[in-house]
Amino acid sequence: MKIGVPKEIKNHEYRVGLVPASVRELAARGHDLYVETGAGAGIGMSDDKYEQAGATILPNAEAVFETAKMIVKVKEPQAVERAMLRPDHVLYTYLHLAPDPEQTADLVKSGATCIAYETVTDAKGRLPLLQPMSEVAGRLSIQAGAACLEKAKGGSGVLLGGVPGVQPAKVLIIGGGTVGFNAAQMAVGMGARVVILDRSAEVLRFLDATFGSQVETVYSSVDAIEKHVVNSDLVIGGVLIPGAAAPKLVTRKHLKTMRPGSVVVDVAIDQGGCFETSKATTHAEPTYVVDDVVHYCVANMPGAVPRTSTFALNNATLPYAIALADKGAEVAMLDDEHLLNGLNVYRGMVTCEEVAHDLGYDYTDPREALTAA
Ligand SMILES: NC(=O)C1=CN([C@@H]2O[C@H](COP(=O)(O)OP(=O)(O)OC[C@H]3O[C@@H](n4cnc5c(N)ncnc54)[C@H](O)[C@@H]3O)[C@@H](O)[C@H]2O)C=CC1
Ligand SMILES: CC(=O)C(=O)O
Ligand SMILES: [Mg+2]
Repeated sequence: MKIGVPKEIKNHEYRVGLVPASVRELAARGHDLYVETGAGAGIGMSDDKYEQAGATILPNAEAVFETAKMIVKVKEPQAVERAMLRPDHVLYTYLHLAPDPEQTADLVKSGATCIAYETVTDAKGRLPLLQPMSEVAGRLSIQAGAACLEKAKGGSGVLLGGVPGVQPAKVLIIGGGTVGFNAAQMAVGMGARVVILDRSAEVLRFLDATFGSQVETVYSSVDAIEKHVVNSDLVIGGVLIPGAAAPKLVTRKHLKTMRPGSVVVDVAIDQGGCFETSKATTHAEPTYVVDDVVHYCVANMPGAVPRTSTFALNNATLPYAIALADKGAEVAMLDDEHLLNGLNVYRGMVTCEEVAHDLGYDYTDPREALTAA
């Protein structure tokens, strides 16, 4: 298989689809690797390192898309990248289609096979290719939120951990999955008072057993959100309904009850966000203010720590990249229902039920789509 790795072009996105060690694994299996010059610069991996691993360096993204059949990326293809997709391309990357009608329309039009990292599943119903980036983003959310609480950044001037004799900040985490758990670890470590809301009894039980009295677990309801948002200094949004647009759990009315200078970090923004007032921001301009509340809504948070993130991402994505390359995408997916769950768009058909539902497309079962083709 000819496999291409373009340089990421989303704002301040320094991750890269494959690290040299992954290139080496794939090359050793007889695949041809094409890497855009400078693709690994953001993680300190030079073109030389990629060449030593067995890749051919190409001068630009056009050459990568032209030469390769399988494209391995990190972030959803931007408009100029989508224009280069062909029906014989296999695109393997994060897509987050439900809140993104323009991207979805372009992928449908391209005829390409589009596999989304974030909907690949595992035997326990988890999302193994989302998990490592959710770990990063969950941990970063507290760092980012703590910085936003500083006065010079528009915050209320509260230190998360407080100091002896002065109470710590209250951190409310909505969604106690991977993002929520990792945010809680950091917030507890910094000495904040932490409340976590979730709808899953199993998740609440796990958090309670893990953190004991260091966190308060609460069943998520409109009542609970209203009660806890009002006096929180920092609210983290980490809910997910896999594949679907995030539910808007915190409304503008709730927001108005918060103290001026309080902060919301909407990690779920890549699925549209769980605050009514959220809109995606970039690392270049990460925050904006609504009703005196600072909003941090960066859709590619792990891009801020690309070295950690790229290696963590490759650990999870490489086994599936190998299967796709070794067997061909169709056979690899027919052989593995969990990889098949990653198929969002195939030859113009929308094969992720939540995306089809949220954006008004006909839904085609992925197995039927593959076997009909
Ligand atoms: N902005 C960024 O850069 C990044 C964003 N993310 C996003 O963060 C979000 C969360 O991801 P994960 O933690 O991996 O998902 P997860 O599936 O591990 O956890 C989500 C949790 O939300 C809970 N939930 C669902 N509905 C709820 C409700 N109404 N109230 C309270 N809890 C509710 C679920 O029970 C689950 O425990 C996803 O949208 C993911 O794509 C992940 C990584 C980076
Ligand atoms: C999951 C995701 O959207 C990211 O890592 O950027
Ligand atoms: Mg994202």
